[in-house]
Amino acid sequence: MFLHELMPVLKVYDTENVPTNQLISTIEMDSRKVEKDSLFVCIKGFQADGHEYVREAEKRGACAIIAEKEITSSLPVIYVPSTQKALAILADYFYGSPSQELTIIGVTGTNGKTTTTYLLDAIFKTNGSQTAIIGTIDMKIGNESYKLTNTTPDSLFLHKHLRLMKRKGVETVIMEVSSHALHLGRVYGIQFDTVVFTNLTQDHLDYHLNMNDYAYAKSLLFSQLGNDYKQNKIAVINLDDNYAEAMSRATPFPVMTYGLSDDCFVKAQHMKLKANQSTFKVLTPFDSFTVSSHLTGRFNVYNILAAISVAIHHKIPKETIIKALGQSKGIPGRVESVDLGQNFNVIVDYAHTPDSLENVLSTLSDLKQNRIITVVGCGGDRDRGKRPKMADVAVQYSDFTIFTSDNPRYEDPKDILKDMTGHLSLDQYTVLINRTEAIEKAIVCAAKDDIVLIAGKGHETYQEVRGKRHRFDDREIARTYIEKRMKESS
Ligand SMILES: CC(=O)N[C@H]1[C@@H](OP(=O)(O)OP(=O)(O)OC[C@H]2O[C@@H](n3ccc(=O)[nH]c3=O)[C@H](O)[C@@H]2O)O[C@H](CO)[C@@H](O)[C@@H]1O[C@H](C)C(=O)N[C@@H](C)C(=O)N[C@H](CCC(=O)O)C(=O)O
Ligand SMILES: Nc1ncnc2c1ncn2[C@@H]1O[C@H](COP(=O)(O)OP(=O)(O)OP(=O)(O)O)[C@@H](O)[C@H]1O
Ligand SMILES: N[C@H](CCC[C@H](N)C(=O)O)C(=O)O
Ligand SMILES: [Mg+2]
Repeated sequence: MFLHELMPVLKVYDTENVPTNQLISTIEMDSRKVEKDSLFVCIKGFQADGHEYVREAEKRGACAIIAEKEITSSLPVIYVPSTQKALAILADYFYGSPSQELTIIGVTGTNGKTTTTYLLDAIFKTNGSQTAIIGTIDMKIGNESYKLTNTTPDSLFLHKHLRLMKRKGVETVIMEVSSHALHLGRVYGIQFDTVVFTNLTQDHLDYHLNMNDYAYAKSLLFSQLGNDYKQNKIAVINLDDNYAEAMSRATPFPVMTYGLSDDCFVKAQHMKLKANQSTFKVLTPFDSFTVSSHLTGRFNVYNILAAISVAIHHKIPKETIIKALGQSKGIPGRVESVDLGQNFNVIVDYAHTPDSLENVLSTLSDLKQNRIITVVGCGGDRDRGKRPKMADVAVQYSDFTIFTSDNPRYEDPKDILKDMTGHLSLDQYTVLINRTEAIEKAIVCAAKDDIVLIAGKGHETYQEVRGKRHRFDDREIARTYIEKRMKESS
């Protein structure tokens, strides 16, 4: 592709210094990846500023620079108002607008995104579609899994990989869309077919100014749905959530609502929620059918309804939906049971917000036959306001709580734990900074039929301390101590 070709795409009309015969090999936003004839886009980030790496890009063979701030360079420099936006526009064009050729479903909300995308993946696969997932756990293209740094990667990565997915025969892409991604324009230019809103409760107030600002970021998925390329676009919205109206108002496209209240288009009735099985009747104005899933709890009924609503819109037969939900196994790190045949229950779950912790703990409370022992911490360099709230929820529902570390990052874990527990009375909990010791203690203390909930890290396989990720997997540690206890008692 010629550099010159990209100018009208960027709406740059002053092209005097842009050579007409310059071919572009790649587009890069990281100077360390620049190769001969790359077009380097300078992004101002939170740690570094791409404008300061122009020299390195030149040395590595870049052919031109896109900048939003005055820079000096021997190469042609094309100035744009926002390099972030320019990157998304360029990446989309460079890779031939792959999102127009794929069915793309975007799921946003504070909690339930990963779960809903996994359910949708199961439904679309059962319907015979080749699928891909992009999200917190990984990126999956068919049966291949790739680790990602972010739940929603940057626009360059996205457009590039959407093209790769198309080449590999993928038809449907189901992706989580985080509020950070929306705010930073990572999904700008992606042509979604269906967008989903799960819910909005407190999280990420280290990044967003307040709940309104956070909600506004989420609403961008709904307002940016508008364009002419695709037919039958729709927003699927949880009507029972306080922010449902804000999301509905943001989109010019039709809205399909779901939830438990009467006004919902897709709703659930006659719920029977057991430890390993949720069964309920799905009602729409035109149909009704019963579904069963291995996912536990009322909050998962919402995730299932979200997935069913999308499937109905995409004209997937109800028999296929029923089959896919019935067959789909649990999701890694989401209410995942660690079961070695011990006489108490150990559950690993990714609840890392007050609302998700409350949802999972109230579900476990309904199911409990004896005590609940909770192990939980809060991430460092993240929303401090959620710390005391998560601690309150933990002690409210648990007979015994052990507060511990969860990715302290650059904070002192003691400070995080102080934020969590400063207001609590001492007999409600204990603190063990070392997460392995906390898990060990919970397992040693567990009596017959107790439930040990290990919350916050779910599928994560690391503990992040001062920029380093040390191997750590709640499920592995739990297994080690359950085995030890079983050996000792046999
Ligand atoms: C706060 C935030 O979102 N940061 C993201 C951002 O990093 P950054 O701004 O620090 O980047 P930077 O290091 O300052 O670099 C700026 C620019 O200089 C360039 N550079 C840098 C160094 C160099 O030698 N040469 C060079 O060209 C970089 O390539 C980049 O283009 O851009 C990076 C690349 O896209 C992201 O990986 C990174 O996510 C970090 C890891 C992160 O932790 N993000 C979290 C907050 C996040 O986004 N989370 C949401 C999920 C939330 C949820 O669902 O709960 C997510 O979608 O992952
Ligand atoms: N619909 C829901 N409402 C409230 N809590 C939920 C819901 N679904 C899942 N949870 C809880 O939130 C945790 C995270 O769920 P999930 O991974 O599906 O959410 P997510 O939105 O992808 O989270 P993240 O923002 O970290 O990517 C689960 O382990 C469970 O405890
Ligand atoms: N996507 C979330 C994950 C939090 C997981 C928890 N284990 C933590 O590290 O806080 C975030 O970055 O805030
Ligand atoms: Mg997720």
